[in-house]
Amino acid sequence: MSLPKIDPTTTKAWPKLEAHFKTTKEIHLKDLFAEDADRGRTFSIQWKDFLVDFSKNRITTETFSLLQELAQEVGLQQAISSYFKGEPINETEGRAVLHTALRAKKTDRIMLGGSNVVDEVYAVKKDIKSFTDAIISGTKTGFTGKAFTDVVNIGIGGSDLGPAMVVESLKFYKNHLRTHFVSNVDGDHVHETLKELNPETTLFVVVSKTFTTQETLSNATTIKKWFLQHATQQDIAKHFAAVSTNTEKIAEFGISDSHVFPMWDWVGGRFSLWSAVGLTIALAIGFEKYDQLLQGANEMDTHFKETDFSGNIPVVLALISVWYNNFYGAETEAIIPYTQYLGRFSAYLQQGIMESNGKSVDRNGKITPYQTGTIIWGEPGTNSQHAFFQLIHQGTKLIPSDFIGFKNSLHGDSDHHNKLMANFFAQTEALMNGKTQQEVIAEFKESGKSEKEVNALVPFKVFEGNKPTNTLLIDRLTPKSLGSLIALYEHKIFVQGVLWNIFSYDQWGVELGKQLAKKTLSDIENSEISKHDSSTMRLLQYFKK
Ligand SMILES: O=P(O)(O)OC[C@H]1O[C@](O)(CO)[C@@H](O)[C@@H]1O
Repeated sequence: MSLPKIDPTTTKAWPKLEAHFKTTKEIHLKDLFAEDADRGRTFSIQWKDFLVDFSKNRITTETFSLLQELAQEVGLQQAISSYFKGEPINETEGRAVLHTALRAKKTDRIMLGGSNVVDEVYAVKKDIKSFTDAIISGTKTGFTGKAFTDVVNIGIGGSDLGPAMVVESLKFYKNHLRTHFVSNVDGDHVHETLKELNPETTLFVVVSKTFTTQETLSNATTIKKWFLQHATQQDIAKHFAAVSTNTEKIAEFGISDSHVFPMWDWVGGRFSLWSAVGLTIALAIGFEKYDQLLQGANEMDTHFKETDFSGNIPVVLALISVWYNNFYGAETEAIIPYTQYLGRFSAYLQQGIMESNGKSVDRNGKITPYQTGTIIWGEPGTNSQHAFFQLIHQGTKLIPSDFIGFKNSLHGDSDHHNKLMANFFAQTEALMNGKTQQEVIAEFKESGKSEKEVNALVPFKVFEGNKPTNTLLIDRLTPKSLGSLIALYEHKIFVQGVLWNIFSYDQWGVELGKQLAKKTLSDIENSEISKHDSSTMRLLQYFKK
């Protein structure tokens, strides 16, 4: 069965939401809190070591129930079941979307084409374990018999962002292996990285689902050439590993069979860190902790699959996001983690969210008459407070934001952690409450300013407030809680795709640029330049001169 194909604007809930929006759009969050003394509890979900508070949103109980009605009407329940069963919901590519199978329990059965994919997943996991154990312990060595000290992940997009984000996020749990990520086709990236490496003790992991991606193959080839300046062709077998669905191309590159880790076409690139694409993660933190990451994701999968919409974290966050995107006209969402470890989290989510839901054609092949994918951005707090928060507080744009914080730090320095978390709580409160004219005047009067001075400054010091936020307060940053957090956003992406009636698992938009780059490369490398518009032509001629 495929996904339902229901235009959300044709549901009964949609016009009700539109009417409801007209009557409630001026409501201030402060008033909503004044009306319900227990609002913080009413609109929050406690699940395992997560407390998700969504009370600081411009929603009433009626908004919340209408949004859930919308989810029912577009067939979300059926869609969730199709997703987990491995039905070919990636219709434009004729594939299942089964990253959830990668973190399934060993005893689970998920049948695809007559075989249980969980068995295949566990067979590869076994290979990942023995390979990573041998590299970490030093039993597997480089061509001069020395233990490995460095690992370089060569990949781009989903073959880079997921592993890079997780390795950075779990830096606290890292072992002695130094990890590097080479992704950009810009030679600066690979050549700068090579400067730091010793060929005798470096392992290269080439990650590419298709094994045809220009960036990855160029970087892998440059690295191979560099390696061969120090070693022989035979030594490649010891120093290179590959992760791909394209075993033929891997063989052409010269990587030994015992260092090849397969993945499957039912795993999308941006959802692939749970597969062998996460090899560098397993190398960096060890297989056991890598497996805990998968367990955390599996727990979130169960929560998502089995919980009613009203208490279902990914569903609730997706519905709230649709409320702002489609009714308030908010275009962007900020993700603000209050830990430096999650410094790459929003960059990772940019691919997950924007490559998945950046679509303007619905599942019936028609242009969507409504907005879809949100623009995602963000940086860790408190740095972001001193960078772009001004615009969130007092700018003209509505920017719903997710604040992600941890009850316990990993460093144990309570002075730092208390200060950090004080900012974390204070910001969402300030964004919600703002500061009224009366409050500003009272403050000025207390500081002894003259009436003239006060009148001149008051407008600039007033904060409207009413800025929506979600707060995700998690016990501690561990491999497991990170796994749950990532899976939460993966499912939010899925729910939004269902609500918007779009296909979230293809990425045709990226292909055009890739094709044109090939043609343009031949224009650069050959004497003749093919046909272009006058701007591109002039730029190419100028570049070649
Ligand atoms: O793993 P591959 O096949 O090299 O692809 C890399 C990335 O390129 C894309 O196809 C497009 O950016 C992503 O979806 C994917 O993660």
